[in-house]
Amino acid sequence: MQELERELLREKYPTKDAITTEIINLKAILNLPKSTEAFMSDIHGEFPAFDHVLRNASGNIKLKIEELFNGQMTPKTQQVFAFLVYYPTERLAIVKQQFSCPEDLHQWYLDTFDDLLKLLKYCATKYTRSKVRKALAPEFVYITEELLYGDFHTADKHEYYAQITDDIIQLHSADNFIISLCHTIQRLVVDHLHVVGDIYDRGPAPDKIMDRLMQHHSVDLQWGNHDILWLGGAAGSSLCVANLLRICARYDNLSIVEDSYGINLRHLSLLAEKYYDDNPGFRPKLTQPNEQPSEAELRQITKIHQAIAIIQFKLEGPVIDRRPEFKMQQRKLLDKISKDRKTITIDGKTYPLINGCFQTVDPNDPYKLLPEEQEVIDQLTAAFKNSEKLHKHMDFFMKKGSMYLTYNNNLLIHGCVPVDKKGNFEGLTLNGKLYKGKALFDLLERNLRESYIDPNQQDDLATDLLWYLWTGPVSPLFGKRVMATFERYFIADKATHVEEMNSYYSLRHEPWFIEEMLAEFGVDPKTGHVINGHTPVKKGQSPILAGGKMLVIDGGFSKAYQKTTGIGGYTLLYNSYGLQLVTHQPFTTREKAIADLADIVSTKRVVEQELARKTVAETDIGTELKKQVRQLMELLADE
Ligand SMILES: O=P(O)(O)OC[C@H]1O[C@](O)(COP(=O)(O)O)[C@@H](O)[C@@H]1O
Ligand SMILES: [Mn+2]
Repeated sequence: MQELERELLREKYPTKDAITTEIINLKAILNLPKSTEAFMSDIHGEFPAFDHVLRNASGNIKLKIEELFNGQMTPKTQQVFAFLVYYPTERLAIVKQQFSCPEDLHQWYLDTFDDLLKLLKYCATKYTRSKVRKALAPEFVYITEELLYGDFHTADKHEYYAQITDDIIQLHSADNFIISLCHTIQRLVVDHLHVVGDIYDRGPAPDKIMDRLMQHHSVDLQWGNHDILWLGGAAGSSLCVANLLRICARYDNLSIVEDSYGINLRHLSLLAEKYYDDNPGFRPKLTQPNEQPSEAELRQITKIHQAIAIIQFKLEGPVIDRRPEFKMQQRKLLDKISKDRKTITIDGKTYPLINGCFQTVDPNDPYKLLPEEQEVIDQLTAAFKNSEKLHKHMDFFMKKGSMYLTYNNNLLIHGCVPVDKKGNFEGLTLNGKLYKGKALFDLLERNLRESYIDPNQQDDLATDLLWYLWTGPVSPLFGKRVMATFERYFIADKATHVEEMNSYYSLRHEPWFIEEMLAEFGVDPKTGHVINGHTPVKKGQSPILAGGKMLVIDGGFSKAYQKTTGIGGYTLLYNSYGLQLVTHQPFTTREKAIADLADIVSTKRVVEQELARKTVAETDIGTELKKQVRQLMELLADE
């Protein structure tokens, strides 16, 4: 132990008694069961579904209620009780209407306090009292602790507790007390949340997901390719801005930009109005249950969609030219269009163009933006750099996020580790140096952080690498050779739409490959797992690969992908008993879920079961605590 560390410890634990107490305390924590981690990915703006899964703790609250109240509550009563725990405010409003007589309501309150306290006690057994205290609403800490840890068996005490509960009701605090207990239960059941990328795009409310995550007690995030567009936008990349606006238009989500982040789209809309018409290839996709834009709105979005797509394709040219090391020359397509704008010739093959909208493209200088286009994209990029709310969200993303994470012997990455057919790491050569495997991730993360700190630099390598992360052939977050956006808009021949996946996606079925990958990132190859998002697990495919070493958890929170996956999403849970995969059914709306008491959890599959229950001692935090115990022992020896 360093001298400075020793000094600090001595200050914190000045006496022998203080040291001994702390050692006992830490050792006791080491023996507690490992707390529950939950993993989700690819939420894609679907806030209500995400919020529901947080509230029901991926089905875990229901399970605890069953374990505790089977035989005492009917399944129906359990379901009603569970929904009170998930949505206390809404359910209280409904339940209270059922009582016309105040005495009946009073009795309901007493019974509900009792049930909630039993449930809370059950959920709190894994934790120290101090941790439970921190999870309680400050105004109810004292009362809750009295009721939670009190001795109800002696007659004197009985009176005392009865007085407390009566007072809560008489003083009109019953509702708030119930709400506070429910939130504490939600919070304790899942101790830590990992979001393995793609919070943004396709769905309507990524901003609400970010707000919710910012209030979460314990979370980490791995960046997904879609998140990079928004981080890139805040970091001053106009290509990222153009891409994310194109996707927002494509999914009728421009209100996120305008209403949530306060970025004005008037100039873009005027430009679109001036140059573009209706176009079937650019009509937005509608995915939400109550989404019904008017015909005029649909036309306006269709025009904006074309305007920003063309700006995007034009912006790509100069970046590809100034970064030959990205090896993306073949992605320059505007210069392959015929003079009459009717066909395009790619690799010697000529295709007719469909849904063309190249009226602002000068055949002699196809990547040149019109002055109006330049003005619009400059103004938009400035607006992204300056949006206060976007920065609040992106600051949080930077603070809690990373390209990958190793946590309790698992490796979490959104996309892939790029490899060739044989499984050798593929890399990016910059300034004569090859970066591959873990070093590629570290390089990209360093540059991302650099670019984010300095949004005024817009043409530098760090900013260009942000766009590379979105679509580059060796980007670990993208994982495909090309993004065939142009072809999918303008060429009918489906063969041109194919986006060849990196060999990683076939190799990740092989245990030897996963072991090599884990070793590269410093995780024990024999016992570790890779947790992956990004590729929706299609109907009939398994999310559990390589003999359980590789878990793919993109189950389709995104409404746009639920036809492909056939389900509404996955959550992976890792508790003291092992790993379990929870399948969620598609979520409709919050109102419907509350009214129908619809839980959306369908099945739970054990992925791996621990032989002996895992304790805190076997976790990363445990390693840290053991180090503290050793240091305190040293201090004690000095006494
Ligand atoms: O579903 P859409 O809107 O057509 O988008 C498809 C595009 O999204 C991508 O799949 C990338 O997004 P994901 O990370 O969600 O897969 C591209 O490879 C593809 O071109
Ligand atoms: Mn993705």
